[in-house]
Amino acid sequence: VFLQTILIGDSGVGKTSLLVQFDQGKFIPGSFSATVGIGFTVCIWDTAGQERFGSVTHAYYRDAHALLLLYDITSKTSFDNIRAWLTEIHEYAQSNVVIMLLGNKADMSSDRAIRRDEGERLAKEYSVPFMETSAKTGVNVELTFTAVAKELKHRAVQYPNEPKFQIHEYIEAQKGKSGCCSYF
Ligand SMILES: Nc1nc2c(ncn2[C@@H]2O[C@H](COP(=O)(O)OP(=O)(O)OP(=O)(O)O)[C@@H](O)[C@H]2O)c(=O)[nH]1
Repeated sequence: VFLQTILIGDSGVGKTSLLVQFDQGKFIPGSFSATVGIGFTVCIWDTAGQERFGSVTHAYYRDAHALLLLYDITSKTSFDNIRAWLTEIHEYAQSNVVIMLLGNKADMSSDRAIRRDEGERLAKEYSVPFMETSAKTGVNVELTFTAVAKELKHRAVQYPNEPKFQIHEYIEAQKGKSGCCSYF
């Protein structure tokens, strides 16, 4: 089963950096060439699985199974634009798409423009999980991708009697364990 996850958000919020941090475990400073939405594929192989390939469409994220929606905690504009991104998502993406809101650059607390609770409130309004991340320090990066992968796997392959995976609960439990929030 191939599951497509796409990172979206304004230019410069750190989409590429976050993916590089997850993929290579390091931060490569400096801008990458402009990317509108960048995707990666989570491949889940399971004999009980069902392949779910969507048809190719013009909207690049129409076939996405998960969307990581990023803003930059030091940029009010990038935060304000989240609503517009969400409107577009609800218009074009699959209705059952897994969405996660990420406030990136959490390491830049001295330049913070958006409080953590503002991010939380927006996420609640749209009923999506929320996390502050840093592509630089790596805080919550692995947790983000793991939570999405688990949710996608759960949706694609569900065994009888398996309890429903709850992405919100998973994130809250893991946050508590890792001491993730000492940055905030
Ligand atoms: N301090 C800090 N800087 C970051 C972080 N994430 C990204 N950056 C920096 O922010 C700038 C933009 O990062 P990119 O990863 O290119 O952002 P993007 O969203 O892919 O940008 P576009 O491709 O233009 O859409 C670069 O200078 C990064 O080094 C972070 O978590 N902390």
